[in-house]
Amino acid sequence: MTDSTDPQDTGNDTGSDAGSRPSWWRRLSSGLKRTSASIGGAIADLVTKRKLDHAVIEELEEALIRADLGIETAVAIAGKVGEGRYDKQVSADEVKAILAEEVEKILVPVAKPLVIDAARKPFVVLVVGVNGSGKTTTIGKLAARLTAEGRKVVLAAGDTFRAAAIEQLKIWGTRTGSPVIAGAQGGDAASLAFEALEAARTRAADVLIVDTAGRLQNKTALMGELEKIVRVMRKVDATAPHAVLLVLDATVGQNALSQVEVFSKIAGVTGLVMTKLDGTARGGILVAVAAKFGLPVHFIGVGEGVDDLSPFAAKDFARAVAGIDG
Ligand SMILES: Nc1nc2c(ncn2[C@@H]2O[C@H](COP(=O)(O)OP(=O)(O)OP(=O)(O)O)[C@@H](O)[C@H]2O)c(=O)[nH]1
Repeated sequence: MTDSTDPQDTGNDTGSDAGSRPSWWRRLSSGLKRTSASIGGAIADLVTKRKLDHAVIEELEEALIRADLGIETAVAIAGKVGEGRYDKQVSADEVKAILAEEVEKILVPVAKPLVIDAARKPFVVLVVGVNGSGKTTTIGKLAARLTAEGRKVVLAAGDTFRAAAIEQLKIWGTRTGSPVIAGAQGGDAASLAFEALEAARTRAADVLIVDTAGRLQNKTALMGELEKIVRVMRKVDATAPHAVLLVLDATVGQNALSQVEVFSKIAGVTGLVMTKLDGTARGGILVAVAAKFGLPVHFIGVGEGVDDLSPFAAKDFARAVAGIDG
């Protein structure tokens, strides 16, 4: 775990296209190594041995589907590779370049920074997602980034269901110098959120980040809890929350699609963060999510360290997925 944010990486560009910086690129490409190795390996195997034919295109499709890019996207990209190249020998680099280009086209419209509106004080960010998706860690990393940008951040331990979640948030609070408003385990998350918003106002905080529980097993209860949190916060600020971030764990693959569907319905998600892209060969799921929902992707998590929350940059991500260097 690193204790300081990379100065290279913490300008006033929260979520902006900050991708060309070398340190950022290194973290991204090494984080996505498992995904790119799986896709790149398949591409090399396919095209170095034979000329392009139907069978090669089909196998390429399968490799892309295995990396969770989604069937439609996989078929479209493999089709693009085939265009005008049948019966020709193509290089792995050529295929990777086409892959990167096509993936970038899908990602460009969703690569949007998280804009903190300074007119909202505090700007309230509600963070939702299933347990274990990386919510608390993401909140910590985000607090570090915002604090490094000179913003005053307050954290609310709204996941009152698990004592460990409250403790974990407190640790991030200490690490980032952000006050944490927390209650007892099992307490009412909505009243905690209310208190936190009042406290954040009193402290003249710029941003309040609210953690929530994510027990999808009981959708009705979860919906009730999230709705109550929003209703109660609106008593303090009728415009809150100003952003609702859904944290998705890339390692769950296709399951991420149903999580986006459910949370969009119950929580009015305004943007996504995809975590654990470093721990999976299925990083293509981000492309499938982008193609299906078109929701803004603000950040990606490529490790557990404080620096491992990267603003989402379409071109860099596409090149990293395709395994293109630099
Ligand atoms: N490798 C890797 N691990 C991550 C990333 N983000 C979070 N994690 C790890 O994933 C685990 C779960 O993260 P949490 O932040 O506790 O997830 P949560 O959604 O808050 O889970 P609950 O506290 O159970 O609600 C932790 O061990 C984190 O360190 C990431 O981008 N990469």
